[in-house]
Amino acid sequence: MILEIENISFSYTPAKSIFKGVSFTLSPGEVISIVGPSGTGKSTLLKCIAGLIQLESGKVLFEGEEIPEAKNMLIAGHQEIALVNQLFKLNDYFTVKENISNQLHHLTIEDRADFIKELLEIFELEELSSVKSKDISGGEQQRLSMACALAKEPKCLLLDEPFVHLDVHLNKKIGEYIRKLAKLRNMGVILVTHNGVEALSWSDRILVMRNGKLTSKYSPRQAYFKPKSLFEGRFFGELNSIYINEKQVLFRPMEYSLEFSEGKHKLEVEWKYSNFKGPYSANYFELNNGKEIVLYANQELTMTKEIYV
Ligand SMILES: Nc1ncnc2c1ncn2[C@@H]1O[C@H](COP(=O)(O)OP(=O)(O)OP(=O)(O)O)[C@@H](O)[C@H]1O
Repeated sequence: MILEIENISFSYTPAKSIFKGVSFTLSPGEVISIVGPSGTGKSTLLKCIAGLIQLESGKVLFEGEEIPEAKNMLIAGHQEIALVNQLFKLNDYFTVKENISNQLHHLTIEDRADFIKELLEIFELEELSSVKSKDISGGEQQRLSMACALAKEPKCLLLDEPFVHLDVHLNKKIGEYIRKLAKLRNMGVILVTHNGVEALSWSDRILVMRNGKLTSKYSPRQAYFKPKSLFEGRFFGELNSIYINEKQVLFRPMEYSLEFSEGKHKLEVEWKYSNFKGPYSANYFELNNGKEIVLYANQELTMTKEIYV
């Protein structure tokens, strides 16, 4: 295992616990996402795992060895664990390229040049390579921070909301690159995000955090199709909730049929409006009880009066 997180708890002040009894493991090459609402303690959890702040109780083991307590370290943190968050320290007066090359002392001169070129290309920073890092935008600094963290070739990479400033194209390119590097180098990655849809694309496993506790551990497919609750399921995309025989039934907007089929339940619906989403239309309907549901189709379902789920 790269990481074994055993029953860890943390609070900034004695009066308020931030998280309690958190346990999970991270394998070499694995990408885990931690998803949850704002303020639930995800960023704090990453800082604890990186050894930057002092745990209240529990242990974090890196390759079987306990990470030294932050309070006993002159410089807190672990050499092999890189954390990229809003506070990532770039060197303001060095250029973009120098910031990356400063992380590459473990490589030969030739390998350094190749790796710098690759990182500048992947993170689309080539044209800024000679610009001082203080003179680039917030989003560009975020990309540079990720490039610097990858340049270090850590065994464990912790990313706090890495895709916030990225457009769809960069999101895909960087997400794929990080996944590829994780598998290639056996690097473990933990990604914190409030956007569950990103987590579905890039993770091997997804952990849901709520009120300072890990409430669920899912595969991406389970998180999408078999969420334990409406609350958790909605992180991963639109989700319908209806009651059939007083039992709650959750279903995704494509899990329905327009024709009768054995064992399915008929719902009478009234079309309200449709939103064009590019590859599909999201059709919003009202049920007899006034509740709204959404159904995806490759057209507007304006004439639809009944569906089967
Ligand atoms: N340095 C600090 N001192 C005291 N409380 C803090 C400190 N940093 C964060 N908190 C509090 O700890 C709680 C968890 O914060 P944290 O940033 O870990 O949550 P989060 O799940 O990452 O939120 P978000 O998704 O909004 O970034 C919040 O209530 C926050 O206000």
